[in-house]
Amino acid sequence: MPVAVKICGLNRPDGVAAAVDGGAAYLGFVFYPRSPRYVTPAEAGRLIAGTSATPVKVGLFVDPDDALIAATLAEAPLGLLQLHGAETPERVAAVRARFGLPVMKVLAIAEPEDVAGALPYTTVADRLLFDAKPPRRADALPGGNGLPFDWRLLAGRQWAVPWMLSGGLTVDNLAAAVRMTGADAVDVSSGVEDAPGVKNPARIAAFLAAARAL
Ligand SMILES: O=C(O)c1ccccc1NCC(=O)[C@H](O)[C@H](O)COP(=O)(O)O
Repeated sequence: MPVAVKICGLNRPDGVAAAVDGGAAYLGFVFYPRSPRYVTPAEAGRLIAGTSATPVKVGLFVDPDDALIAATLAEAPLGLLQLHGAETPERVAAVRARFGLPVMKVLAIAEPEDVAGALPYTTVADRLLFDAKPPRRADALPGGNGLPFDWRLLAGRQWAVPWMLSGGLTVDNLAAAVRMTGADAVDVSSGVEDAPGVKNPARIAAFLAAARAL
């Protein structure tokens, strides 16, 4: 089964090149200043400018206001907006209507109730992304923590919109995660890094090769 891959948190040309050359379907850029993967809109614009049109360029935002999204889009031509905060279904619908771009809403998963919480978003988001719930530390990031969740929570579930799996994926657990959840799209960040914010092009290439071999 072909599995589309999003490489998230790209912040250097060599990482972008490895993602594009390896056939990533989505390139993710983090517009959340607290993140070690943060890029400015101008930096993202420069990274995107060197790429082919094929991979979808994804902008990751955490509870953004309209001004931040507008300022980002003015410099970085994004094809998908990833909302990784506590955005309500109403806010997702509003962002989608205001910017005329598809929206992917992230759901933080730890318990069955978290999976059920995705349902209201299936009528307003173009895509869902299931990620691990972040650790309960005051300084924890909302995502990009390299933590998997219990994939059995998604097993056998059908969704009215496309979705991606993320959270602690690596070249070693990718096949098991896809087998258990039935995901046809996955998102990885920490698993292709040497340290938070430091992408390793060889690890990006290896992950994409493993996805092609599924
Ligand atoms: O990457 C970040 O620093 C980040 C900051 C704030 C919100 C989300 C963030 N990342 C999200 C992702 O990279 C992925 O969508 C997902 O969480 C997978 O990350 P990982 O477990 O590191 O592979």
